[in-house]
Amino acid sequence: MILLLDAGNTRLKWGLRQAGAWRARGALERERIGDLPHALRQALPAGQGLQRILFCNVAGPEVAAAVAQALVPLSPGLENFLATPEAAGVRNGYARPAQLGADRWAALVGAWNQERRPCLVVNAGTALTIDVLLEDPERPGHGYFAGGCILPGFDLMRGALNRHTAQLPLAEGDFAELPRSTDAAIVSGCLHAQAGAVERLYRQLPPGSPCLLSGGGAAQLDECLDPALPVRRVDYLVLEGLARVADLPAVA
Ligand SMILES: Nc1ncnc2c1ncn2[C@@H]1O[C@H](COP(=O)(O)OP(=O)(O)O)[C@@H](O)[C@H]1O
Ligand SMILES: CC(C)(COP(=O)(O)O)[C@@H](O)C(=O)NCCC(=O)O
Ligand SMILES: [K+]
Repeated sequence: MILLLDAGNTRLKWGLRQAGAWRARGALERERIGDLPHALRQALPAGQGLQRILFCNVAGPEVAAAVAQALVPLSPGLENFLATPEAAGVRNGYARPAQLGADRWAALVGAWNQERRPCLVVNAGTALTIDVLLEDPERPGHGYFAGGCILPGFDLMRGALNRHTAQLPLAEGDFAELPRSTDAAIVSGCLHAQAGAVERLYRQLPPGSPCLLSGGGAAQLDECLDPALPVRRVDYLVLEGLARVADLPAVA
C-alpha cells in the first residue's frame, strides 16, 4: 500500500493506493492532522502496512513536522514531492521550475496523464490557481506547463474585505449575476473575480479544451462559470498526479 499526501494551506488530503487503484481517500483540517493515523488504520485492510509515502506540502515546516510526527507509528519515511523541470511526461515552463508550488505541479502531472491534450487546470483552494497546460511543441505527445496565475481563494477574498473595512461583514449567501444586497455583492464579487480569471486564462487554450476543476471551492465556483466552458470536476487532482509519479518505475 502506498500513501499519497497533499498538504494544502487549509486541509491535508490523503489517499491510499494499491495495484494502481484507490483503496481510500479523505481530507483533514490542518488542526486535525493528529487524527491521520486513526483515519489510515480504519482504511487499511487488517495486517497491511505502508510501503511508501509520497508527501506534497505547500503548507510549511510546521505542517510537515505535524505530519511526520503523526506518522511515526506507521511510517516507512516520507519522500517529499517537489516541482522539477520535467516529470511523468510534462515539462515545467516556469522560469525557475523549483519555485512552482508542488501541489500545482502534481495537479498538472495528473491532468496531462488523464487528458493527454491541452487543458486548463484550476484548483480552488486557499488560493485559486489557474494553470495552462499545452502539448509540448518540442515533444509531441508530451505536456508543457506554459504558465498560470495565483489569486486569493474565495475565503481569503471575502475575509480580506471583512478585515480591512468598517462596514463589510464576513459575507454569506448565494452568487447573483447582479447582486442587490451587501452580502450578495461581496459573495458575487469574489466569485465573479474568480470565474472571470478562469474564463480569461481559458483563452490561452485551443477552443473546446477541457477545464479541470478541483479543490474545496470547486462546486461553488463551478456554479457561476460560463456554462459554455467544458468543465470537468476532478476530486483530488493533486493526489491523482502523485499517484502517477508513485506508479512510475524508479529511475536507476
Ligand atoms: N463548502 C464550501 N463552499 C465554498 N468554498 C469552500 C467550501 N469548503 C471549502 N471551501 C473553500 O475551499 C478552501 C479549502 O479547499 P482545499 O482544496 O482543501 O484547500 P487547500 O488545498 O488550500 O488546503 C477553503 O479555503 C474555501 O475557500
Ligand atoms: C499557490 C499556492 C499557495 C496554492 O496553495 P493552496 O491553495 O493549495 O493551499 C501554492 O501552490 C504555493 O505556495 N505555490 C508556490 C508559488 C508558486 O506556485 O509560484
Ligand atoms: K490551490
